[in-house]
Amino acid sequence: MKKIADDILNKVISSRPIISYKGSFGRVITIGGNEEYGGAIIMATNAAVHAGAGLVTCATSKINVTALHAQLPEAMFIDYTDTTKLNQAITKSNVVVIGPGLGTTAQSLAILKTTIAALSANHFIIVDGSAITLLAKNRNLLSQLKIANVIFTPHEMEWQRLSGIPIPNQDIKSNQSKQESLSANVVLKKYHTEIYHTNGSISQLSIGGPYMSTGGMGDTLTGIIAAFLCQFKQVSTSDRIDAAVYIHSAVASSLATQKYVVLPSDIIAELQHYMLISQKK
Ligand SMILES: NC(=O)C1=CN([C@@H]2O[C@H](COP(=O)(O)OP(=O)(O)OC[C@H]3O[C@@H](n4cnc5c(N)ncnc54)[C@H](OP(=O)(O)O)[C@@H]3O)[C@@H](O)[C@H]2O)[C@@H](O)CC1
Ligand SMILES: Nc1ncnc2c1ncn2[C@@H]1O[C@H](COP(=O)(O)OP(=O)(O)O)[C@@H](O)[C@H]1O
Ligand SMILES: [Mg+2]
Repeated sequence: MKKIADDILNKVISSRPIISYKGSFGRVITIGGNEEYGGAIIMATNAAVHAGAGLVTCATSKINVTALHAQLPEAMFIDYTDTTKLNQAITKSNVVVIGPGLGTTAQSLAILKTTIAALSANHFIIVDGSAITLLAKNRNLLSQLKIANVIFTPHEMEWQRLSGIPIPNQDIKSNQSKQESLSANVVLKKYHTEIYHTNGSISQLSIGGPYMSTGGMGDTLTGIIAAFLCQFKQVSTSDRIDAAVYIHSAVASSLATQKYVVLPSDIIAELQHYMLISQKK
């Protein structure tokens, strides 16, 4: 298992080509945020915009649109129950994030099914939060998901649900064997997060800490991973994922020198500066 070192940022974050436009930096769609959990998808969307995705669309409950636009006019909105628009927006995107605040109702499941049916081999899909819980209960959908490049981002309980491995038994060998059967990358979030890549490598964080234990911290990570996947195509998928996971905790640990707890919104606000000072010279 490789410990992710600080030089991953310098390797992955490159200066932007002068001849470029917003489309050069990729299109992300974030899908989630029901009536109770609008904040989760707003944080994921905000993180994707601040981490540099060129165009970001948030597909969420209509109830969240004012809050979304009050915080983030840069994001586009679609009603996630509008199947036609959802399909079209997924088709145009490079990276799909599904799950933050999606919930686990029949409507949530219908949105997950529509999303999976719209995927192609060109897509990355980051499956988080409620979408992991839904897939654990609707395992027939797992094989359809495999058409795309999949990244699961479970916390330990979500991984227990999806993998069937109880938290105390989540050792490297069992985790990797389950990850291989899922044909997906798995970012197993915890103190010293482990990343199981489809190329067979395993990476581990050795930064981050309890100042990150606030609701929304994982939702924010999904947006950063999405932005890194759609921008930094000159490096491997595994390096892009490792760099995104690393910068999330690196920003948090840097802010923790001044703050007792670090909020997801604090990390989002610091990303632009941290990426600037970390980029390849
Ligand atoms: N502002 C918003 O809108 C926010 C919305 N959110 C959205 O809420 C949705 C549900 O996500 P969720 O993670 O909150 O709930 P769930 O999947 O039931 O897991 C919790 C259960 O697992 C257990 N547990 C054990 N180990 C654990 C571990 N390492 N990490 C975490 N939990 C662990 C834990 O144990 P306990 O705390 O009871 O000891 C509890 O029994 C999802 O869509 C998410 O995106 C949140 O992001 C918050 C901000
Ligand atoms: N004590 C801790 N040490 C290191 N990282 C932590 C700690 N507590 C939380 N985190 C990080 O915060 C994030 C929590 O993700 P998750 O539980 O999905 O949050 P949420 O669903 O509320 O957004 C993960 O990236 C996890 O690694
Ligand atoms: Mg989560």
